[in-house]
Amino acid sequence: MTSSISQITRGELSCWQIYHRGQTLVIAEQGAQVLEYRHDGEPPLIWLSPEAAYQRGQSVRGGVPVCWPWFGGLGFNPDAVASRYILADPPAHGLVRGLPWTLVEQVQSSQQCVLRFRPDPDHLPDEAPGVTPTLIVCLDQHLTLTLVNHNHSESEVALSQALHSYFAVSDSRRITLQGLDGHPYVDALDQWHSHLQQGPLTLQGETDRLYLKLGNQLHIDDPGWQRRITLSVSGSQSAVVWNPWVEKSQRLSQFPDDAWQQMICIETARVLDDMLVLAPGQHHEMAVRFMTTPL
Ligand SMILES: O=P(O)(O)OC[C@H]1O[C@@H](O)[C@H](O)[C@@H](O)[C@@H]1O
Repeated sequence: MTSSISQITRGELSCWQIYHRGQTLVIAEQGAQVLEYRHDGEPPLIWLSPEAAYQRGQSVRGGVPVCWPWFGGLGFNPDAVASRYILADPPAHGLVRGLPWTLVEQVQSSQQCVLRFRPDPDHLPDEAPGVTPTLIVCLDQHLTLTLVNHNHSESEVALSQALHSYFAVSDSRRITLQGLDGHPYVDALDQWHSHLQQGPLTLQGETDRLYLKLGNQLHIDDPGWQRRITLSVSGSQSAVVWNPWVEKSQRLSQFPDDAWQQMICIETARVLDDMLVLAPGQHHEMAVRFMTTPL
């Protein structure tokens, strides 16, 4: 069997399970959230919490939640993004990760399997900007995720977004992140001050940084599993690097206390000065391709 696609359920969530050329991918219709991704015979590439709760209206811990039309806490976004929303209690990471999305197109061949999802317009809150997001999930020899935005309104729209990818690693204390050297970052754990990355990043404690002015490749070098994960990116120059470490892990939902050792988030993004500003009629694509090679 080279390729198959089937509908499955996980708890309350309806999902697609795709097997294609030695790769298994599971995507929930809710949030168009990739939940699992692995190559046969390898450890998973994407981390999914062993305590994942598959509940309607709640993002699943792990996988690749889509953060849109703002990333993180609304108040930490540039005014151009935050000022359009008047919400008493704006949810972290935007409006769509717990919403139903619709599978609008499915194309399958021996070479690739492509699924396109859009948030169900009936569920989008009134506050959502006049921009339609589409997530294109393409599985060929690797997995590529593309977040497309089309501004169909008559005014300029500013937004921030992220493909909040949780990667599986053998031990987060032993990995090295390459591709950040010489790039500026804002440290959410140091009062949002700016710094410059010097050398590769190895994690020493809780990490929550927004890197800017990046090139188009980042790598996670994992000596324990003897593998390099490469993220090849287009349409984005920012990425968020996050690991909750010991104490924050104890406060997170759907997250075992020691799970910080098995994951690292590198979130392909458009954040802070790299926010997306779309003129009326404008279309934009942000894409990330995940590849593994032996280290
Ligand atoms: O618990 P949530 O809302 O999924 O967020 C998880 C983390 O997501 C990261 O992207 C943020 O940088 C962190 O600050 C945050 O804690």
